[in-house]
Amino acid sequence: MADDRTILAKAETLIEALPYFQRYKGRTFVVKYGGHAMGDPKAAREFAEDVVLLKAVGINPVVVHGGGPQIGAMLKRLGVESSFVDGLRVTDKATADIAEMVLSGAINKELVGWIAAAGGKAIGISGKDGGLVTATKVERTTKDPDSNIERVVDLGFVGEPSEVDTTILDTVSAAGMIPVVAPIGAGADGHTYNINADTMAGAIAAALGAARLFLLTDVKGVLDKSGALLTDLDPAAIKQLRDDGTISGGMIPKLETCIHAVESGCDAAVVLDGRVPHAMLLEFFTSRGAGTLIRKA
Ligand SMILES: Nc1ncnc2c1ncn2[C@@H]1O[C@H](COP(=O)(O)OP(=O)(O)O)[C@@H](O)[C@H]1O
Ligand SMILES: CC(=O)N[C@@H](CCC(=O)OP(=O)(O)O)C(=O)O
Repeated sequence: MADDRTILAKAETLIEALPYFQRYKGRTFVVKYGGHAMGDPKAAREFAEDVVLLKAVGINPVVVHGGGPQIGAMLKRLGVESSFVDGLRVTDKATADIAEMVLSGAINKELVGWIAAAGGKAIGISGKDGGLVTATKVERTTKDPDSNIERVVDLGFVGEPSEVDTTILDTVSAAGMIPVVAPIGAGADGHTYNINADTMAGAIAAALGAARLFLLTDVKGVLDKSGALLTDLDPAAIKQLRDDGTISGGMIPKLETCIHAVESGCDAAVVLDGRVPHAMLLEFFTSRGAGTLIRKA
């Protein structure tokens, strides 16, 4: 009986979703799967099923993954200290090597495996492959809280995408496969750069003119100071949240990414809880929206 109800619920969801499938056929969804959201194997399986379902109905999913907590755990095991500035990991050469190993090696291939287990075909790459992303060193300044003086902070090999060549993504998608991208890029200077996964996903979503950028994380969405979900935001509202300290840590690059994406060619971005079963499908294909939707004003 419980099974019958589950099947019925799934059928009802699919019927509700049909017009959306038709409207977005042939469009691209960029899905960023965060390291925090990856913790639960059941949610990971369901995430892979959702990605395969999108592909099956004619939408082109492009997965960009994170792995911050997993890099942190490996650095700890190897006795390498790590620190963050505005949600970005300060990355010396040893840290860049370890980040590449964890992201392009372990996590990327694990995701490819989940998608295969869900019946899809995925190709795991990083920003280095096919010249997908050329990275430029990130420049950051911080204000000393006592003196109010701005000073430059050297984040080492932290990069941001300065050029995105989507040829490899178009080729993989056209061949019926799902690209899975690790947030590592090569600089024109020949160095390997560690790129925040949200930033990477946003740059790719903008370059592809994606219909949606989904950022799957471990919170319901963007929360206000009382912990309530903010369902709709635009760039001006986000600036206000940053200025008044409502958002901090990893949420800062996440929302900077959303602003960049929606101002540079992506229709809309959504921050949502990747631990909720089938969060992405529920958000997009049913009237029961979840998470925070970010659009251009
Ligand atoms: N206003 C806010 N609303 C929701 N989360 C916030 C907010 N400000 C800071 N955060 C933090 O941002 C985190 C999500 O960013 P991050 O840790 O980088 O996730 P991920 O690894 O999924 O990219 C949340 O777990 C939360 O601790
Ligand atoms: C420069 C920088 O901070 N890079 C990130 C890359 C991984 C990432 O962004 O993972 P999540 O999405 O899981 O946080 C890092 O080293 O943690």
